[in-house]
Amino acid sequence: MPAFQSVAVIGAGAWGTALATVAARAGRSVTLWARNAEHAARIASTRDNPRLPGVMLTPDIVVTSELALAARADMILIATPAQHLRGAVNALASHLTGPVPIIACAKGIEHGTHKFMTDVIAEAAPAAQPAILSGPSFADDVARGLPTAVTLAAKDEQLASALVQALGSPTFRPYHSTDVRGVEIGGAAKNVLAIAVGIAVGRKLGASAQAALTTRGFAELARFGRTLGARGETLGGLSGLGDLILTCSSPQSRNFALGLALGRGEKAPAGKLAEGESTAPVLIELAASQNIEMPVSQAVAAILDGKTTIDAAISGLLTRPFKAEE
Ligand SMILES: NC(=O)C1=CN([C@@H]2O[C@H](COP(=O)(O)OP(=O)(O)OC[C@H]3O[C@@H](n4cnc5c(N)ncnc54)[C@H](O)[C@@H]3O)[C@@H](O)[C@H]2O)C=CC1
Ligand SMILES: O=C(CO)COP(=O)(O)O
Repeated sequence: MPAFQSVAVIGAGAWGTALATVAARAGRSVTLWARNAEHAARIASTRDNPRLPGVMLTPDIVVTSELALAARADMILIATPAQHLRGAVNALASHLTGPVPIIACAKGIEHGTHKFMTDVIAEAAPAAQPAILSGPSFADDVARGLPTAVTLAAKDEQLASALVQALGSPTFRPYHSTDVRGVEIGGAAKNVLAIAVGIAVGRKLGASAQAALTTRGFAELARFGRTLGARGETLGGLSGLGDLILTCSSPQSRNFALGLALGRGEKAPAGKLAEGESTAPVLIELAASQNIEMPVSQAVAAILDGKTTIDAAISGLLTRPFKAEE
């Protein structure tokens, strides 16, 4: 029996629901926690979550709104939006009885504090062991059992490896890492860049521009990551380049879809979480504080904030001085 037999997933949105199916498929006892009691009761009885329609939860997955029940698990995955991660871990902390691994599955940076997800966990639950899971993985694909690979990082390599053993299956392949910062940077930054690429596609700038913007986006993601201590292989791995490629090329991505709508001059899709919208201002504040040039992310933040028009932003990027490629 692996070290982590029971798994709790906090947050019953699309990603939390998909991760619950992953853990069940890997043979774990799974509890999916929804903060809304009615929502929990409805999913528990229908086995279907409207946030991930068409995916039936197997009968062995316990769906609850009782936090104390979820807190008893051997490992806990937090799948709330990034800006709600602190609130969720704060609520959980008083129920924890030991140094349980808490794995952040959200992609973002906290507003105001500029903290990455594992730092928020370390502050909100000091006794816990923070980890991060990120990589190219649409909830729908994962829940349907389509093949997916992600990175799971914790400071302690043995812990990261044991968590991977507990969650992995033939269709969900986590790779372990100790580069926690690198993994969380990739997941947060790629959402902002996906909005940029969506805008370019929506504006019909062509496939060449899409490839160029994705690549220059990666250049600034990597510049940011290197300055903050991330390893090159992480930035070029699943949580960096891998997730960037996925989200910058598919309308299935909510961030890409947001950009696409903006580029076409349409309204943003209603009721869809696009984390890049929240991450953009924090990312550029952090970059500015470290003197890191991130022109694409800056353009996205300025467009979202109404400080510039899409056409002015595109023109601004295209008329930057020519320079060496780095
Ligand atoms: N949907 C996807 O394909 C993937 C999503 N993610 C990340 O997972 C995070 C969540 O995204 P989704 O599940 O897609 O969003 P979603 O909008 O489907 O669901 C978010 C869920 O979080 C719940 N929630 C909000 N605040 C909460 C709190 N304080 N405590 C407990 N639950 C709370 C909401 O009620 C909702 O059920 C985001 O950071 C996203 O970037 C990561 C990989 C894939
Ligand atoms: O993070 C994701 C895929 O790896 C999901 O992307 P969106 O949040 O843009 O839908």
